[in-house]
Amino acid sequence: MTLASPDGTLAPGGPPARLRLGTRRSALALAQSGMVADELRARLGVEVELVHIVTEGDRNKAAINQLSGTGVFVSALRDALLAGEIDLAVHSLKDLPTVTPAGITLAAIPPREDVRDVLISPSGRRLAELGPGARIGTGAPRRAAQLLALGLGLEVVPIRGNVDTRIKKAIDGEVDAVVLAKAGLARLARLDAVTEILDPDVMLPSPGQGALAIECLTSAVAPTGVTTGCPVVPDGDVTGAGGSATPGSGVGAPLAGLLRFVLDDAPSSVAVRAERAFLAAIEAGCTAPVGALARVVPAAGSSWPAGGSGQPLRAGEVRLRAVVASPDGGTVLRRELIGPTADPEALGRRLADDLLSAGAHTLMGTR
Ligand SMILES: NCc1[nH]cc(CCC(=O)O)c1CC(=O)O
Repeated sequence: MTLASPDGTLAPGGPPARLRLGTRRSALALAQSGMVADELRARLGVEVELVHIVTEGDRNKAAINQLSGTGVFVSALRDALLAGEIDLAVHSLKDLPTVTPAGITLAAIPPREDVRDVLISPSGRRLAELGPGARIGTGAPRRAAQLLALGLGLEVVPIRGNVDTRIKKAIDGEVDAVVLAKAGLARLARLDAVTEILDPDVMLPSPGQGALAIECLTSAVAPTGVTTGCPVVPDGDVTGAGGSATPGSGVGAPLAGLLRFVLDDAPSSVAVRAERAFLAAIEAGCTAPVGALARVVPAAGSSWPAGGSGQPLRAGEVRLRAVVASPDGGTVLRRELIGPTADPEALGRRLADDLLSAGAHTLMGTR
């Protein structure tokens, strides 16, 4: 591998610094990966090659819920990382299991998209206007339970498929409306289809919704030349990669630290860490549908660093809301907590404990 010169151009004669980015090949995955690839090219002056990986979730459209639980969209990408076929993987964070396999690290969480769910109803009727017996398409137990809990007499119809397929089922009249994540529609430039944005007090999103996850091998080293022009990567980072890179030293920097430096957004990362810690702890105690949403509120007088600055957060607070429901929506438990940004995981675990003692442990689901 050859060195890039400080202006980002490549030294003559050698192969260009190159990163292989693994992605699912759905329209949404390609849109997301394309954004990450563009950012890496712009910030690091490297070539980024998109490697399409077919996951079990893509192969087996039937009954995603019945497949081995979470992770059906994720395992093949992780396998490709462990096999050395790709250097980094881009996932929708909400599809990522809470346990990261040995050898892989969650290197970065880029600036998050809108976290909310939306309703798409071709008749133009909002949720409250749809009326008893209206058929709402969703395959997510979390969405089903919260829809049923509204007491509007809505009927939930399990549907599957990618974003376009699900919109088409509403347009074709197979269902009256569908509920989807606004983030996916934004990334696919399909916001025109949205009828109503659902308030998180009505429809709490999935933990990690709207966020991307960038994974790489814990031990991976960036191709020589990739760090050129970048300031020192901070030590003791959340990636566990540790180490630091000296600008232009020619010594390979830990790839995880580098990805975090250029892609990670501190407020998004803190919020998602609270939600994922909540999810991990609640999953240990019950199998009912859950939603969780954290927001970071800066302390007065402090400002958040821009996305990708790699800086730790200054003083501020995290507000974490969560819902656990019975699958039929008959029982809905909602709680929230506020805590320091310094330890979002502790906040997530505390909220899970609160909900489990409030009765979540007695709720059973199919998730
Ligand atoms: N499970 C599928 C999935 N994974 C990520 C998104 C949307 C983008 C996001 O939430 O980040 C979707 C589709 C949806 O729920 O509407």
